[in-house]
Amino acid sequence: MTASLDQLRRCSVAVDLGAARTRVYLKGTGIVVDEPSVAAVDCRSGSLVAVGTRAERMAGRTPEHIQVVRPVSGGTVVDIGMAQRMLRHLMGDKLRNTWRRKPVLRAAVCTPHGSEPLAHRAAIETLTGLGARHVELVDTLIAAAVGCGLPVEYPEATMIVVCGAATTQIAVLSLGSIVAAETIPVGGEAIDRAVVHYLRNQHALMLPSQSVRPLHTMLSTLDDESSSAVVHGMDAASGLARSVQVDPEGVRLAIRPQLNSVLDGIRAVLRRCPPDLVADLTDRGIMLAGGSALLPGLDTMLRTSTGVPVSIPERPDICAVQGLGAMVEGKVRPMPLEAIG
Ligand SMILES: Nc1ncnc2c1ncn2[C@@H]1O[C@H](COP(=O)(O)OP(=O)(O)OP(=O)(O)O)[C@@H](O)[C@H]1O
Repeated sequence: MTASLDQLRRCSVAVDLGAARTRVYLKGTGIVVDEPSVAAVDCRSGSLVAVGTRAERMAGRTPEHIQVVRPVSGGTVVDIGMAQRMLRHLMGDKLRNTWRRKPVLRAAVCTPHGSEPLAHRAAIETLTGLGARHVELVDTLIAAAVGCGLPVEYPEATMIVVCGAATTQIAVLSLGSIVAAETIPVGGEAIDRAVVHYLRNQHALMLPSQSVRPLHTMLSTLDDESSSAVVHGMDAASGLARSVQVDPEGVRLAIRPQLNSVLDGIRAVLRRCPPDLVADLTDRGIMLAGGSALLPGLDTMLRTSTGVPVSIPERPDICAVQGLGAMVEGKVRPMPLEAIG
């Protein structure tokens, strides 16, 4: 499914439409959009009220006639019209200027590994609706591996785990191709939901969704296992504001099933690889990409459970669009596999 490097070099825009965030790379400029994949719509008139960060801040705080929607779900565009309107607003003048300079606009788009042809069609239609004449699809796993600086074109194994919002995609690559891969329907959203459920069940506390990430960060700074953190939320019964002492170990146990699913996915991919490639990974280890790679403790847990080194790049969240950007800029050299006989 991944387009050739020649086709990608002719693209001037690279887009990663994620379940949580939308990122756009313009050739010769760099990343010009990195915003939540969210739009707020006035249901009475059908007009857009806000997109990106502004729309995300409105979630859970809108009057009845304003609806906050997510046109991308699990890395797949589920509402093409809304995705086009959101992208048009997020890109603003940058889209108009690119289109003016390039009458035959070519775009490259990341698609989740193993996604259905219908999902590919939706990504292509979203971009063609914005004026792209050609749309090239690139497997997210390959884009992210390139964006992390992994030497994917060499005849040795590299393992990439892209921990997104809706899914975690895992692959072993060698010679520029995917040798074995797995996509599991567990990402940052499922981990956040597990924390919200834990607080509701254990403490009868309703936690605003935006408070989950600060909670992870706060709990990760507690070095003493017996210490606890104060969390503010709404009492599930009375509806009044309330604060509770949360045991970090309880939260860690609550998200353990989700982290174990990621671990099972890694083991399943390794089982499908030839022994030579698995041996390569003993030194090279696993590269974690995607926003959820920043979840405190995930790298340590994977290192301990697999026994191989685990690395996280400086900006794991933007690896896929950076990799796609490197491809459209022509910075990725193919390994020449020429016939010698
Ligand atoms: N510092 C952090 N700590 C923990 N989780 C984080 C952090 N930063 C981002 N995340 C999580 O990362 C997820 C978003 O990651 P990313 O931007 O890679 O998603 P996406 O590409 O939109 O998703 P998908 O690949 O599933 O379509 C969210 O669930 C968010 O909660």
